[in-house]
Amino acid sequence: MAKTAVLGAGSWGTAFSLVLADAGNDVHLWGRRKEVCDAINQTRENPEYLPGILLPETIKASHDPAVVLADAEFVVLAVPSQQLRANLRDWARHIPHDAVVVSLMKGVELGTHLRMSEVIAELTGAGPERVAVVTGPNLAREIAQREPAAAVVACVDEGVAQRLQAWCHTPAFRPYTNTDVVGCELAGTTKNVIALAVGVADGLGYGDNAKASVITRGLAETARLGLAMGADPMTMMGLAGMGDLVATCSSPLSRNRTFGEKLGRGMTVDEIVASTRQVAEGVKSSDSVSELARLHGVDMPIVEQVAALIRGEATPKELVSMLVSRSPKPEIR
Ligand SMILES: NC(=O)c1ccc[n+]([C@@H]2O[C@H](COP(=O)([O-])OP(=O)(O)OC[C@H]3O[C@@H](n4cnc5c(N)ncnc54)[C@H](O)[C@@H]3O)[C@@H](O)[C@H]2O)c1
Ligand SMILES: O=P(O)(O)OC[C@H](O)CO
Repeated sequence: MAKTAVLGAGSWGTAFSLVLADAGNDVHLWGRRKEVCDAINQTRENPEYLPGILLPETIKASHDPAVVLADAEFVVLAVPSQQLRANLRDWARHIPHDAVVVSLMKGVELGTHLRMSEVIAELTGAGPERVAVVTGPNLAREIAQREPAAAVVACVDEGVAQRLQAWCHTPAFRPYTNTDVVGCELAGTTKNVIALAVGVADGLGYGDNAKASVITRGLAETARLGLAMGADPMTMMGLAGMGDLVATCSSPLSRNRTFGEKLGRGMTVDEIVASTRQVAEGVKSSDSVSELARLHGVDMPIVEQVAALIRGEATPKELVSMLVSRSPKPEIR
């Protein structure tokens, strides 16, 4: 049984802990709030983030990062992307020097434009062979209900990716390996922004043609950014790209799609943020990804328009008309 530390007891940290427990790991889950940890240990349930899901006995929760991280072979990070740096400043000294650090997060840091694996490398000093990413079409509640799903475990070192594949493979959760960490992270981050746009279309009452058009052109934007940053275009066609984009943009469970739908119905960003405790990463990533695109000279009109909407510089209807009335272009370029 490999000791695995999971830091972040929100929806995905908790659901992925269940996957890891099912795969035979000894899981130590860090939660920010003691009461959430106590509830998990005493009732086997995370009532706030995954109510109604019975968690295996092999998951032990604690709000002490030193206890959770001691002797961990694998360290999994699952906090909101913009909070990673501040937390890692505290956690890094407790991470064992040979542990593989796995990011579950889908975001690009505001200000630095760093991907989560880059933030991890900077703050822990871990080389690329010790930093990995798990991503794909993995809505937490479905995974926690042990519904079948596939995912990608990405590490530049194929051998490490294979170790991780065995570490999280269960009868319901099928991980594939990939060495394209850049592509996997960019795809996972950008799909949240595209899901906001699809949600806006939903909220405005548009039908499936509009949504399919945003999803497809969103994938084209993601692929252009990926290519400019050295990603493998095939990653965009796989689980981390198309797979996650389709799941997120079509699911009522997606926080990002739902956030966009509320915007489309006329709620403000502040009202929506105040209505939930859960993170919709695309809200902040719309800015960091559009800045990243500008730095790399890549045209990402959907991402830019979503960023303008979030900043309050456009209305949902203006977002749609700005996109449709752009100058005509060839589809492939
Ligand atoms: N939920 C999903 O279905 C899912 C699936 C795949 C990837 N992800 C990604 O996983 C990451 C975590 O998402 P989630 O769904 O678990 O989010 P969540 O909102 O459900 O939970 C976030 C967790 O982080 C904690 N947190 C909030 N602010 C914090 C801070 N300042 N310091 C430390 N902890 C803090 C919260 O208490 C909570 O435990 C995100 O990047 C998300 O995109 C989520
Ligand atoms: O609920 P969302 O929108 O954060 O999406 C969750 C996952 O990233 C889907 O794979």
